[in-house]
Amino acid sequence: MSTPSHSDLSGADRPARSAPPRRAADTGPWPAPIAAEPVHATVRVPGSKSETNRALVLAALADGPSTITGGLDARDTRLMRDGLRTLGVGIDDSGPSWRITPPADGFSAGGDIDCGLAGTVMRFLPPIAALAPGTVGFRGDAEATKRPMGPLLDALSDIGAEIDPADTQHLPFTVTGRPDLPGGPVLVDSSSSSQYLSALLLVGARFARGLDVRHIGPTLPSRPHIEMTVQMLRERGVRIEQQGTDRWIVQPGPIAARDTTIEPDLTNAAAFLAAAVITAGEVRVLDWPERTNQPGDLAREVFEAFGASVERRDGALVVRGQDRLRGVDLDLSAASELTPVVAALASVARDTSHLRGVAHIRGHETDRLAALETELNRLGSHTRQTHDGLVIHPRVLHGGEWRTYADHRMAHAGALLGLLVDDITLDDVGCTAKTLPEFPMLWTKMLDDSDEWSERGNGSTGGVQA
Ligand SMILES: O=C(O)C1=C[C@@H](OP(=O)(O)O)[C@@H](O)[C@H](O)C1
Ligand SMILES: C=C(OP(=O)(O)O)C(=O)O
Repeated sequence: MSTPSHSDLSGADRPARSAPPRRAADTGPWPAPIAAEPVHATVRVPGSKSETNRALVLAALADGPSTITGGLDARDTRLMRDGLRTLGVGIDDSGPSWRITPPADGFSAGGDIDCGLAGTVMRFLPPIAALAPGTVGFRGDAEATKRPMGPLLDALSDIGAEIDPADTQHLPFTVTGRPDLPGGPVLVDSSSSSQYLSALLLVGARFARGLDVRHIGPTLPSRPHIEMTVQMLRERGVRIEQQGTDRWIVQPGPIAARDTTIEPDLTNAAAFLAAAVITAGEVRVLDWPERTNQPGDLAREVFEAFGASVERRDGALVVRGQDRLRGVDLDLSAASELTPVVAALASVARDTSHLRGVAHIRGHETDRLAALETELNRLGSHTRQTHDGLVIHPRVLHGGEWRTYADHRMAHAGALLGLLVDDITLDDVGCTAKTLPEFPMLWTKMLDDSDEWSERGNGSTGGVQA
């Protein structure tokens, strides 16, 4: 079998390079701009979704008001702010820093919370609703009603909250709670999402007996996100002990109010860095943290596996792509958010890639394994799902429609392929508003900056070279 390489896609086998479209529409069909040259740009991305939503929840549960600076303003974090307001939390987000005031007399019942398609909202807010004196409704987008909720709802019901319908596995549902729930020992199978564990740990200190949570499933994805939860709790004075790999004991007590600044979102940043990997260019993302629990930081190792070079320079992360991408064999369980972007890179590598450890992403914004298999194959790839990942045999890709399935990271993957393959159109770029409403603008600006860099005489003249 002959395996096409990066050069096959960017050189002789490719159709003539067309002028890059520069439409910055932020909703509806979006012709992905092609990269006429290797991409050279500097990018700054907004705050982390995962940190912003944890910071909001912890501020709402805290013993006094606090401020969040650099919080992400996107659909997922707006839904979180609105959901917390429904529960009685005061949030002033009119300025660049947000002021969060926990309710003086406990959380309010009686409201209805729209979770959109946000995993963090649909998982982190029900345990808070369990502390409200009455019933709170939860609903979401059509796609959200397929995302798994059962293990978290079972755990809440085991500690005394009432869930209706009682045996539901999905949105919509109601939670009927009471402010004096005792908490105590609880088992949860978090193999379909680490967010159930994070959700319980975030609120655990507010139960009369705290919470002793044991994960009982066969696998546990996204461990860096659990570490992020634990670290943010400790920074607020919560005593939390991890025993072995799968048990966390949260002591009851106050959660201290703490002003906090949010790191840039490294998973969103990875899509821009991948533009350097796929075009053999150089992209720098500013303000890359020295130490972080964001799994997006693992993109550094992922890009090196493809053959790119990665270095820190003056507080930025700089990724320089090489001419021919190597195929990779990667367990992405810790950083499964990266899978769509990694799959896009793998589909233009010089040999076969195996992505493993991500069975649970069938329950993300869409079934990401099915969506990637379908959309890559529609462009001519030979990709197949396995029980927990993808096997991607590179082929010469052709243009066509790239369906996003309301999934922001599918949009990032399609945009990335569009840098190399003529005439890829995303069916709806609006889904990027979930965590990065500026995505079309930032992507276009990255290419405009890159063009300027070339015009200043820095670039090669031969297009994206392999
Ligand atoms: O806790 C969080 O902030 C997240 C945990 C992960 O969820 P899963 O464990 O369901 O993958 C991740 O994929 C998601 O984007 C954000
Ligand atoms: C899985 C993701 O999101 P959510 O927080 O909705 O689970 C994601 O952003 O890749």
